[in-house]
Amino acid sequence: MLNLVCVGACYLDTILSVPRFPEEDSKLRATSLSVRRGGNCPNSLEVLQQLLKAQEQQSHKVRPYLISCLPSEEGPASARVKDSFGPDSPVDFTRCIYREQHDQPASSYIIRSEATGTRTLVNYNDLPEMSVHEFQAAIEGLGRQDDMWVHFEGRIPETTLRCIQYLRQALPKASISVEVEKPDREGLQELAAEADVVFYSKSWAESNGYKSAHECLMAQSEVARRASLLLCTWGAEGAASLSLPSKRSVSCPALRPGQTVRVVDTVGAGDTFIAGMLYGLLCHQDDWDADTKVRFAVQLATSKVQVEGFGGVGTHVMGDGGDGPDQKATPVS
Ligand SMILES: Nc1ncnc2c1ncn2[C@@H]1O[C@H](COP(=O)(O)OP(=O)(O)OP(=O)(O)O)[C@@H](O)[C@H]1O
Ligand SMILES: OC[C@H]1O[C@](O)(CO)[C@@H](O)[C@@H]1O
Repeated sequence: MLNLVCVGACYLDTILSVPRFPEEDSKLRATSLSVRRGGNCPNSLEVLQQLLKAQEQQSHKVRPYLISCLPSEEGPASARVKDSFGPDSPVDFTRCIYREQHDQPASSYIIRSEATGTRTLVNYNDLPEMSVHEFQAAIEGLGRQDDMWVHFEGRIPETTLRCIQYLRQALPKASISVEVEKPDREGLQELAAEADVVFYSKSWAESNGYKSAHECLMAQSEVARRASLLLCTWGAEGAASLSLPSKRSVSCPALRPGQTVRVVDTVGAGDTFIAGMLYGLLCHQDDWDADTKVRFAVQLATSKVQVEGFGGVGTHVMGDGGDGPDQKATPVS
């Protein structure tokens, strides 16, 4: 059994679809409004649970856990988070951290432009963040007998760094992945330096001056010195990976040549990519090479942007037997 522990925030997403992104101080009528549970790790876990269910017979069993700060345990907001995963979810929420003085979840207000497919987010989160101590208590007993993979959203870098240092010392066999996502968050590279697998976002890469996913990964390989795999998504252009120390690089387009898709909802596309990669890394460790894992994750994320929310995303991609993706990944020299 392998325990996959995902550490990150939960949000309530209020998503307004608009024909085009509004001008400042203007009025614009939205074409639709939807409210759903969000958050990077919860989104990834929602997709991952579909993949795990589709592969229930697999020999390599994965038990997924969410560690997230939530409002009061008995309140409706926390119940809504759990309910959003469905009645037979394999995700274990018993390690979540409850803030009893709070009854509201963290919130994101998102403007989704139909003209460009972009999603612009404004967040509000007044739930006190997880401390290192709380993290240590939350993972108590998890990595002793079973293998463990811990994925961090990389929220408060100082705290996350100390959590990683604790894991390295207390559970040296645990694998650690980290997301380097928010452009304005200082200290993320220090996390990358300690992780085994690093996920970079396009917005972080661009804000650091990189012009492509490949350029970002090549430069970051000098920083992420412990890592065996670096990944960077690049919106409609797909994603790239860099295996280390071999420096084998692969680029996988989101679409086949000539293929067009109707982009409906890009909120959580990156989280879906991470779900696909974690699935490949955990469940197809030996029978999929790095190229196949990246292709699968890109295919999964590209199918996600064509539907509202995450319902059926994993099942759709696994529908033909789940024996891997059909897109080509190109080695980059
Ligand atoms: N316009 C698009 N057309 C096709 N596929 C897309 C498009 N946008 C995103 N994708 C798919 O989603 C993956 C991740 O996209 P992107 O880099 O935009 O994520 P992100 O901005 O980090 O998402 P989020 O932060 O909302 O989770 C891409 O690698 C690609 O497979
Ligand atoms: O930053 C948090 C926000 O990002 C998302 O997880 C999408 O990646 C949203 O669901 C959430 O509101």
